Formats: sequence, C-alpha cells, structure tokens
Amino acid sequence: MEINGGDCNSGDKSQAETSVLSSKVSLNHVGEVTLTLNSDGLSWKSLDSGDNGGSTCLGIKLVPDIPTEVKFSDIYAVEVADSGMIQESNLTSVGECFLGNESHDSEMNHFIIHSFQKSKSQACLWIVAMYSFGHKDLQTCQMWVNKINDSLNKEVGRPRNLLVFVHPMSGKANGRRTWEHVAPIFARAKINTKVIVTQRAGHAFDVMKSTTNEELNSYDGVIAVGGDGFFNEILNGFLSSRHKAPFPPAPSDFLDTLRNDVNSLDYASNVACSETHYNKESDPLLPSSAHNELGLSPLGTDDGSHSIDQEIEYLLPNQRFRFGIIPAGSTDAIVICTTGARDPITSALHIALGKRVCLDVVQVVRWKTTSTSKVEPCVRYAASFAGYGFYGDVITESEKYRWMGPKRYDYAGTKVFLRHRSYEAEVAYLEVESEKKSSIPDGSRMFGKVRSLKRKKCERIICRANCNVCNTQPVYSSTRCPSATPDMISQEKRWLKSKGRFLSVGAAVMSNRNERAPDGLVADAHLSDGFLHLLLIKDCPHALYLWHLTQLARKGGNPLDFNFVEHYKTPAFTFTSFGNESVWNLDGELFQAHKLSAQVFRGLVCLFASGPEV
Ligand SMILES: Nc1ncnc2c1ncn2[C@@H]1O[C@H](COP(=O)(O)OP(=O)(O)OP(=O)(O)O)[C@@H](O)[C@H]1O
Repeated sequence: MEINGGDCNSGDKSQAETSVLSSKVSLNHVGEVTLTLNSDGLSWKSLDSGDNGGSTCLGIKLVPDIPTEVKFSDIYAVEVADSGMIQESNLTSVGECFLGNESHDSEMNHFIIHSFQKSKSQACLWIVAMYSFGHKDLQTCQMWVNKINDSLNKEVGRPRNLLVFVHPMSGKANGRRTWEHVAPIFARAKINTKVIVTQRAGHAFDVMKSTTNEELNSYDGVIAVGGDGFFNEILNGFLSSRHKAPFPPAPSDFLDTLRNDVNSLDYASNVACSETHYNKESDPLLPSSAHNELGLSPLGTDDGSHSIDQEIEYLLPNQRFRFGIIPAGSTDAIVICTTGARDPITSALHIALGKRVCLDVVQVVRWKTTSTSKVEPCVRYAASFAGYGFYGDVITESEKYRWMGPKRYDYAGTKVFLRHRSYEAEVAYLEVESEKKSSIPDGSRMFGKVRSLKRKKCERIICRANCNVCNTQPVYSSTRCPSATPDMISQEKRWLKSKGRFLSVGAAVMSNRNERAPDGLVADAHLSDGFLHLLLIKDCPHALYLWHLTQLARKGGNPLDFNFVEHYKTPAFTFTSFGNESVWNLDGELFQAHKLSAQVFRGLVCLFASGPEV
C-alpha cells in the first residue's frame, strides 16, 4: 500500500490538499488492480498485463463491461464486508447488478462500495451496483472505508433523517412491500427513517399539518411511498399551514357580486391564509369549509392585473427540506416526470444520493359565498395536474372501482368517454407577452387537421435533468418565494377569455408523462418554469375526441393539434362554470368548485430527484 502526497505542483490549493491514496487490491471479475482515491472519486487499473480481465472466445478477447472508476457523487454507501466475508444474500436483496459474486478467498478481507449503474436499455433506470475490493489486511480495508466515508460526508444535500409515509393500499396494494424492497438502500446509506404506515385517507395530511416546524426540522425531508394522490395529500398537509400568499385573482363576475355587497369583503389584511382541513373521508367531493379567519384580499384589481408587491410567507422547517416519492401508485406521473423511471429502486437511489430538482406548484382557490359566512375561499395545491370535466369525472367514477387496482382508470375512462358530457364554462387566463405566440390559436387550422407537420421539432424543448429553461431564473431560495407573477413584472400581460362548452378543462403543471400517455399531456411542459399549460377541450363529436385521446396514448402523437383543443401557457387562470356538474381532480383529490382561480408558484418545493434524462 502506498500513500502519496497531493500534487503540490498544480498550484491548485484544493487539489494540493487532497491526498491520494493508492493500494493494490483485488476486484472480483477483474483480478489485481491498483485502486486510487482521487479528489472526486475512485479509479482502478488492472495489473493483469494491461487488460481488464475477461475471457477469450475463438481467439477474440471478450472484455467485460466493467467500469474503471466511480465518482463519490454516485456512491451511496461503503462498508467493510462482515467478518471479512460478503453476505451475498443480504447484498443482492435490492438489485440485480453485482460486481463481486465470485467465490471469496477466506484469507481475504473485503470492502464494498455501493453505487449504481444506468440500465443499458433505459438510461433513467438505475440499478444498484456493488464493487467488492479485497485485501488481506483488515485494517487496510477499514482505512479505505474511512477515507471514502470522509469524502462522502462532504457530498452536499444528502439526507440523514427522513420521515417516510407508506400508503399500504396504494396502486395494487403493495405500498408496504415496495418500502421493504427499498429500505435496505436507506439502511446501508445510514439514513435514519421514521416510518408511518397510514391507516386512512387524510392520515398523512393531518400529520404533516399538525407537526410543527421545530419537529420537522430534525428531518431532511419527507418521503411518500405511494402514488400521485398520496404525494398530493402530503404536499397539501405541508403547505396548508406553511404557505401564506395573496390569493390569485377571483373570476371577474365573482368580484362583481362582491362589489355589490361591500360588507362581504374584509380588506384588513393583505395576506390570506390557506387554512383548510382534510375531510376526504366524510365527503370526498366537498372539502370542509375553509377557516378563513384572516381577511381576504383578492389580487384581481379593476383591470384584472395582479398586485405584485404583496408579501409571500413560506415557512420551511429548514432550507434543505425536500420531498421524495417512491412509486407504488396506479399512475405515478410525478415520479416518471422527475426521475424518468417508474422504479422504486431508482427513486430510492435519487433520494440517498441527495439529488435535487424544484417543482412548480399550482395553488387552486375555490371561491364561494354562503349565507352564513362572508367569502369562503378554500385552498388546495397540486404539483402535476388540475382537471375538470372528463378528468374529474374519470377519477370520481374510478373511485367506485378501486378494488380493480390501476385497471379501474381504463374501465372508468371508457364509461366516462361513452357518456360524452360537456360543461358550460368560462376560462380567463393571463397572457404573458413572451408566451403570446404559443397561445394564439392557429387560424390556419382546419377542422381535425393535424398541425404538427407545420411545427418545427426544435420548438419543443423537453424538460430534462439540468434543464436550461427551468434554470434560467432563480427559483425559490429563501423563506420567501417568488410566484410566477413577480417573475413577470417586466412583461406585458393581460387577461384573455375562452367561453363555451368544454369536454374538459385541464391545467398541466408538468408534462404528466405516464404509461398511458408516454409523452404526457403536454410534452414540452417544464418542472420549474413558472407556467402551467391550460388545455381546453371544446365540445366536439365523439369520434374526434377519441382521436385526441388516442393521440395522447401514442408516443410522438399530436394530441394538441386539433381545432377543438385550445392550449395556453400561462401563470394564472380563473374558471367559472354555469351549472355545477363536474368536479376538479387535483392530482387525484376531488375538489368541487363552481368558481375557481389558480396561480403557479415557481419552484415552490424541491424533490429528491434529478429531473428526467430524456
Ligand atoms: N391507509 C389508507 N387507506 C385508504 N386510503 C388511503 C390511505 N392512505 C392514503 N389514502 C388515500 O388514497 C388516495 C390514493 O392514494 P395513491 O395516490 O397512493 O394511490 P393511487 O390512486 O392508486 O395512485 P395514483 O395517484 O398514482 O393514480 C390518496 O389520495 C390518499 O388520501
């Protein structure tokens, strides 16, 4: 074993301070190697006549595809193998890729490096990988482990303590098994987990809402083992008591009503608070009455513009606090949009390695006046989607068939499609100058004619890991967060309206890729650009709507290129229905609202994920 000093000639202080450690060790499948500790990771070189092991077939050398380095940022744990031997059964329990399954010389001691490899068929799918290095001297193994741990401890953003909610009935009722499948990754990474298995709908909401920031401060984040609806419940519990922001503008006719009755408004406070109770069990269609003890100040001014100088208060338990999702649901669109793979191991690795991506969140406010209360806004949040009409009806219908598991969506979807109901409504949305081009309906569109041929492919910038679009402006960075509207202070904006009968009104905050819609509802939606995508599906013949839906289900399809589809990219909208027939589906939660307004908060929450590699 040699311990070499750093390269003092480099002139680079940080590099000079990094001492390089190097040892001759054995690596299974490769043989003897020189293992070197570098400033950013480990590398090794075979000592067997310059090759990397492998066998010969018909005189052709077969070189196994074994890496020769691993970065610290990709290592989630390192350990001395128990009693100098590898407990293979233990080590292979969470993954397939095992770089050390040869028989072990009992004379040897081993240390194991736990990392991952990207699947060859799907780069987003991460598979656990273990590198087993052997050395006769146990102390040498221990020293390597200590050195590597020193470097891992310097990796920023890795969680040490997590609060984990497990939804046992999620998806195919295998939330508990999903957690048991990934738990060894957390144990090996020495991440402490407090696990709460939910007993009922609303349990996680209540815990998140009632837990104080002081208590949450001992955690680096909260993990949902479940589906989109379950994540949404946790998110709402968290935000309901911590996010205080001026409401979005109410629909104009609602304000008119109020103006006629000035007593119904209390302008005393500028900041309204989203005080709500989770009441799904008692009546899934009716959120309990909002407890709006604070005064109400709708942001909509006479000209319909936002007031932008109002305080937004957002009390995070700590700056490192993040959310995580281990997919166990029926759709898992948020996971697919943020890790790229619907795979619990991949998600667990993203969490253990401390990956980070921020998400826009839409705040949805139901406006209501009652005989007893003055104005009753009820607030909810959604991270991926808010949909009225078809999407609300499908969720309502599918709840009757939960016993079917994920197939209930196909069954309910078919029933609702055949019913073909449309709803009369008015939608007003904030047009932002820079987005004007994409929001003006294309006058050249013919009935049913596909427009995509005219659209250049390069117009679509797909959101991906380190996305340039999401990174162009700073996202949330302190206890105050910017909503989309302040980001647009300098931009010209005005309210536009669309009125008519709609089969569905949808607001996609992210692309919503899922197994039924491989490109999502809007292929080029971004995770953190401050916009949502309004999708207004006007009433149209059955067959055309079916065509639209089949385009959604087809990779590379063109679901937005029909003349009955209006697509607007906007930071805020209002909605008024004339009748009260359908419900809103907010990431799986049903929310009844005759009058509703919504605004996007850019990068409001951060997830343990890196964004999809597409
Ligand atoms: N223990 C529980 N029993 C019954 N319902 C629960 C329980 N815990 C949570 N829930 C509720 O179940 C709802 C659906 O959960 P989840 O999103 O995990 O499953 P899903 O609907 O199958 O998946 P997806 O949302 O991805 O389609 C959540 O909104 C949550 O309120």
